[in-house]
Amino acid sequence: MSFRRQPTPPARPNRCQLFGPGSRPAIFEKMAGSAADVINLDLEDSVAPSDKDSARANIIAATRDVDWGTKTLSVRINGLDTPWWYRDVVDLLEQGSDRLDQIMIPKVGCAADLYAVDALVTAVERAMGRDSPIAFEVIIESAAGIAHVEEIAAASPRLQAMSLGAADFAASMGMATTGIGGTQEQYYMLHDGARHYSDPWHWAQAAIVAACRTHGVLPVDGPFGDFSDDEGFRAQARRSATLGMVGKWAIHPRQVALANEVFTPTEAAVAEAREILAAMEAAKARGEGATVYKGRLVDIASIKQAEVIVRQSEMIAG
Ligand SMILES: CC(C)(COP(=O)(O)OP(=O)(O)OC[C@H]1O[C@@H](n2cnc3c(N)ncnc32)[C@H](O)[C@@H]1OP(=O)(O)O)[C@@H](O)C(=O)NCCC(=O)NCCSC(=O)C[C@H](O)C(=O)O
Ligand SMILES: [Mg+2]
Repeated sequence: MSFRRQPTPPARPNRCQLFGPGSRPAIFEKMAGSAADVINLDLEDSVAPSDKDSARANIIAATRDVDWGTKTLSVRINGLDTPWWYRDVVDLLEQGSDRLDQIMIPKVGCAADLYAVDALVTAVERAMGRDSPIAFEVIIESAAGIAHVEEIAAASPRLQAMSLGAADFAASMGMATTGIGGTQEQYYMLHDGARHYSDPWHWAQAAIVAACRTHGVLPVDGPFGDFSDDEGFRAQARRSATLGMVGKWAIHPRQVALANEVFTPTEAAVAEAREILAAMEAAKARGEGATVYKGRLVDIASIKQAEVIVRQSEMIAG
């Protein structure tokens, strides 16, 4: 085991990130009134090129005029391969209010992408005398992004969260699908004539979780495109939560409650975790490092597992 302790990620609720296009200011108040922990106002792919300037102006005004409560307020800027991203950063930081918490950088491909944005953000923050540093979140949504995921997770002290962007990821990888997350009809094993569906997103999610956990970053699952399919969303979110992700995007308001439901530990799970902690306290008092709880082994590693659930529940409760 490394002598280095695993860093703790930022202690903020991140069960649901609700997206909305910056070109649709009529929904900003509805987003602010939602139960999402994080708001992502978008300047990137949900905004047409002809609307980029007006969307930026809408978002700048909304950082001042909308009451975002205690939510994390994040803006997705345009990709570094576009002519818009530097103006997004400069205008947001020069003209927006200090209520802006975070910038989301899409399609990152290497650590130097974060270095470039960090340099620009740092210069504008210094020029403006901004007190609280802007945080970053990134989207892994390309072959290069997943190939360099670990160096990206380590790239900037500003980095707080990392998401998988299933749509662009699938396109970049040349995957034969137009689905955004969820079960893919053609991805199955055949056994005795029966189809057993597998999860094509699993390996990328696991790589993201490992990189994030190594560097103290929150791993987040991205969009689930079919917003009429609640059970499909739940199934995808449950797999992500089981793998270690802390939350999921909502691309429609009906997905917010679903994400909050899955990523909030249930009362039963918290009660069981507390019972395991109590069982291990009693074992320790007897000088034992392992004991039996409900017919199964629990040991010192079980304490850490139980603490994940209890900490998550306490953090959400505030
Ligand atoms: C998907 C939508 C375009 C649907 O909008 P709409 O047709 O208005 O939906 P409804 O009529 O069902 O709306 C019902 C009510 O909810 C309000 N509404 C709609 N959207 C939002 C929202 N995002 N936040 C809050 N409220 C919202 C409507 O105004 C209706 O209200 P009322 O009339 O009072 O009942 C739309 O939801 C939308 O634009 N979603 C976000 C799209 C987006 O941001 N996409 C970018 C993220 S996904 C991505 O980029 C892919 C990723 O990068 C990858 O590569 O994987
Ligand atoms: Mg994308």
